[in-house]
Formats: sequence, structure tokens, C-alpha cells
Amino acid sequence: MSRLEIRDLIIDVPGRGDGRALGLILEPGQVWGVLGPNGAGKTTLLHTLAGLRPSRAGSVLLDGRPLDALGRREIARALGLVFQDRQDGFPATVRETALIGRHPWLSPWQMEGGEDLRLAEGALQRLDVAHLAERLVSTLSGGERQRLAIATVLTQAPRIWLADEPTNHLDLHHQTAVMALLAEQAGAGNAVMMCLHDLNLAARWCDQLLLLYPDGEACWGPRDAMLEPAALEALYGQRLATAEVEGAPVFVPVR
Ligand SMILES: Nc1ncnc2c1ncn2[C@@H]1O[C@H](COP(=O)(O)OP(=O)(O)OP(=O)(O)O)[C@@H](O)[C@H]1O
Repeated sequence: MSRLEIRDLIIDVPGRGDGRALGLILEPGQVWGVLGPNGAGKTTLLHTLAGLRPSRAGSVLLDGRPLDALGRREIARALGLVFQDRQDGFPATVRETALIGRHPWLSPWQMEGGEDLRLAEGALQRLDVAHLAERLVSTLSGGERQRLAIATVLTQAPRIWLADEPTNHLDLHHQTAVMALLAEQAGAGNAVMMCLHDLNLAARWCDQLLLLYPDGEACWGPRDAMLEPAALEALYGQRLATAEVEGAPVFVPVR
């Protein structure tokens, strides 16, 4: 189990003031949702938490140790990132791509072994892309690519998941399946933080929420306290109607 501590963190959004410093701990078993309008800094935050871009101030500690004191391999063993956008670097099949998730666990020239293949195969099956294993990634649909990206992180088997809009491109069934997978990861003692544009997925699947405003202001806390319709309307600059379905609030934009 791992925990990620965000201490007095100011993310570096170009041209924006510092806003409110973030201070929270991503604990094992928690599912955090990050909400905010386009450009609020959600992706910047996840990339900062993964050590891929520097912060303006503050620190990120992985199990008590500052991220910038750790090597990439050590970080990648603990922390997996589902990117929002991906480019095809070189032609690779679906299976080869999933196996990239094993790289942090292999020495530089070590080939993947039976256990690595088994993990990749299981992840491809779990994300419903095993039947595409021999296909080139460049031939996949948007939703298939998204499921492969998540299967690759599942193959990596991190203790902390950072997922940038993990339901992007997914149909309703696969959205639910991916949210169930992330909840299952948390249930197994891993920690999850995901950026979401769908308030209703956040209301149903996240237990903690971080609201990021375009000016750098932020607030965070337990889901029920954060799902205040007035606060959400201010966050998005959008009027909302609220209902309750199966015990969870549902938010619908009003024309
Ligand atoms: N390298 C860069 N140079 C200049 N501006 C940048 C750079 N990277 C990000 N930004 C700006 O920082 C802001 C935050 O971007 P970020 O991608 O974190 O937003 P987001 O909340 O994830 O948005 P979205 O919901 O659209 O994905 C945006 O206004 C973006 O244009």
C-alpha cells in the first residue's frame, strides 16, 4: 500500500496566479475525483503528481519521500498514469503495448517472462480488448485505445492510479466497467485519483473530490460535502438541475 502526500502544492499553470496551495493525502483505499472546467489545471495537477512536470511551490511525497528524490523506475513501480492523449510512437500491437506496463519491473535488456505475459493477458481480458491482441494500435477505435491504455496501467500494477479522464471515448457499458475496475483497485488497497468531466460518475464512484477553479482556487473533501449544487454551478458557470437516483445525486445541465 502506498500514499501520496500533496503538501502546500502550487501547480504551474502558465500565466495564472498561484491560487490556493493544495494540501491533501491520497490514502490507500481512497477514490479521489478531480473536477473543474477546461483549462482549470486537472491534467497539469496529475502530471505534477506523477513527477512529469515541476510545481511552482510545495512538494509531493510518495510514502513519505519527496518525488524529486526518487528515480523514474521507483516512481513507475508505485504510480501509474492513464494519459488523456496518446501518440503512436512506433508501430506496436495491442499485446506489445500492454507489456510496456511491465517495463518498470524489468531490467534494461530483460525480456518479458511468463508472469509478465500472464498479467498483460489478464489485463487485456479485463478491459475487453484481448480479442485485439495482435492488432496494430494504430487500427483501434478511440474507445478501444482508451481501454488499452487502462489495460497497460493494470499490467503495470501500480499502488497509486492517476487517471486523466479514464472514461474518455467509452460507451456507457465500458464507462461503468472502468469505474468498477478503479473502485476495485481502491478496494484492494490501492489509491486512485482521476479527473472527470462527468459529475454523475464522480457522484457515484468517488469518495473524495477536489474542485479546481480556473483562477487557481480549489476546495476538497468528502464527496457529499463537495457536491453542493451551488458550488458546482459556480465551478462550471452552468445552471444544473439535481435529482436523486438509487441513492446518488444526478446533475443535469439546464438550458
Ligand atoms: N506548455 C504549456 N504552455 C502554455 N500553456 C499551457 C501549457 N500546458 C498547459 N497550459 C495551459 O494550462 C492550463 C491548464 O491546462 P490543463 O491541461 O491542466 O487543464 P485541464 O483542466 O486538464 O483541461 P481540460 O478539461 O481541457 O482537459 C490551460 O489553459 C492550458 O492551455
